[in-house]
Amino acid sequence: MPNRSNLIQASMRNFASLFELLLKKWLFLLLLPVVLAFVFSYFIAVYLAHNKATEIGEFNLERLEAILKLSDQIGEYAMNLTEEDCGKLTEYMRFRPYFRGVLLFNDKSFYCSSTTGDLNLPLNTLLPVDRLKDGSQHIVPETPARPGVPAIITTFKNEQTQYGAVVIFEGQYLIDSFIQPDVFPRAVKTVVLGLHGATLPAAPQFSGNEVITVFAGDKFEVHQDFVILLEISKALFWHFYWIAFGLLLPLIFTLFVLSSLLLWKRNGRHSLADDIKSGIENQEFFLVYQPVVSSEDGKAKGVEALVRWQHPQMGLVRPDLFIPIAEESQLIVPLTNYIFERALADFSQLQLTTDFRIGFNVAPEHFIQSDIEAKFRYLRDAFAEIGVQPLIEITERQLLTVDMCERIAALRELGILVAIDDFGTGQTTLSLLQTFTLDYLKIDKCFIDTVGQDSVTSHVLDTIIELCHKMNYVAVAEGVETQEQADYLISRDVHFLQGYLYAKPMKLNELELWLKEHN
Ligand SMILES: Nc1nc2c(ncn2[C@@H]2O[C@@H]3COP(=O)(O)O[C@H]4[C@@H](O)[C@H](n5cnc6c(=O)[nH]c(N)nc65)O[C@@H]4COP(=O)(O)O[C@H]3[C@H]2O)c(=O)[nH]1
Repeated sequence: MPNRSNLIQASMRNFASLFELLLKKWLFLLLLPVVLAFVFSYFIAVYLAHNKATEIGEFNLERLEAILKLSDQIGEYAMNLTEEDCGKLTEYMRFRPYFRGVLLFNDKSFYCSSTTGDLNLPLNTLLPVDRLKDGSQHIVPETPARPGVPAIITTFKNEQTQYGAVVIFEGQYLIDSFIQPDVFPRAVKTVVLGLHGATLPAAPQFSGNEVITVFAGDKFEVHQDFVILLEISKALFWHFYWIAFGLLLPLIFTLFVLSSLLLWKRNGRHSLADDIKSGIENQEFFLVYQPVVSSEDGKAKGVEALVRWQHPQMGLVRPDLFIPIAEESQLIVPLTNYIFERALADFSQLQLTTDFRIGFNVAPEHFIQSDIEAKFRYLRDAFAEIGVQPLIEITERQLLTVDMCERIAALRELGILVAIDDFGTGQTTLSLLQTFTLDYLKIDKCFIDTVGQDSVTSHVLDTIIELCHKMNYVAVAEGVETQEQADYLISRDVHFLQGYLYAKPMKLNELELWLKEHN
């Protein structure tokens, strides 16, 4: 009969099941904002890093344009000098910081340098002669003043007299000023300036990060052919990534919670009980069957039907999680009725040996239904037609009232077999056995586990088996996992054995194969 400790245990079990199920149900809702924040942050960080690098590229192209415009003034001055004015050029170039110097040339050679004075260098020293055109700009790998150091040169030339000047701009200065080593996070790892296929530095070295290209194009008046390649630093990407993530996660999370609350409000409280109800309607529940073998010949004489729930969002849900909720929300009766029909449909497809038994776990609520006898009469006959005898398993932990015990006794009169499940784990055992007679006694796995152990509880198993024999119950051992357990139970005349040693619960098609192989 019910007592306080039973009630406390039952409610704790129900609470644990509800908590685990709710966690499973809402976990994906909690995970989704995190996943979305990760994905969106990536795209935002890529966009911002590109933008920042483009901004830097354009800024430096503008600077380049501004500096190169100065070379126009220098060229103009140099074009007005005669061959005798070389000394004046040196003086003029003394305070031009970005410029390496100016070379003057005639139709034969370079004859004057602003850094070294008079000289005589062949005209193709910097470039092939035909590229020394008025207004042309080039990147050259080195100049006579600084061998091995690249520069940008602008040519001024009078095409009639063939006199001209080459203004040399210090290219390395520009590249060094691009990188901004003191700025954190360093936005750009490598910068390369390109013009007509030549680059500065001459052999650029990238470290495998993303490289973007910024063209001077139409944005610049004069120097439209310049292009800048910028290798975006990883630090910049991650800088933007974590900022975006930090802002997005709470935002998406809040939106999720708000929209979930709105939906919840609009659709009414969609509880797990509603899920079970719609699960029955949508046939999301199915059965697996675990063989129960005879200790005499090792053949399966029946199966236990165990329900499974393929939930559309939560996936496969264990029965010990949803059965307590179904019991609490008055859904266990429709669920069990569905299980009976499902088993009937399943087994009508099989060819079985006579007297095959199917055990169903039946909750006490079933036994207060007014039409219970009619229902079981129908089940008895329907199963008899396919050569199966139904057996109801009532767990000893559940609380049975006197009324229920009377109903169960009436069912036995109809020929329905009755088993006490998980025997030994509840506290009503002996009084229950006195109250009504039954057919089977299923010894709980926790006692089977004591076989081979020298513990106090190992003697309890022997006592339960003895009790079965004395009261003429058929004894069934649950959860047999080892041969040692099986040998022990067989030696003590336990009639039936069930457990992973023989077979795990399986779907109908697997059971059919198993039976063909083992029976
Ligand atoms: N570790 C181990 N476990 C073994 C072994 N052999 C069998 N089992 C498991 O032990 C449980 C036996 O069922 P139960 O005692 O009726 O205990 C059942 C029963 O109380 C309830 N349940 C399952 N199906 C139904 C159903 O259709 N209706 C109702 N009312 N309850 C059900 O859920 C409980 C758990 O069911 P399952 O998860 O299917 O777990 C099953 C089965 O898979 C073994 O050798 N080792």
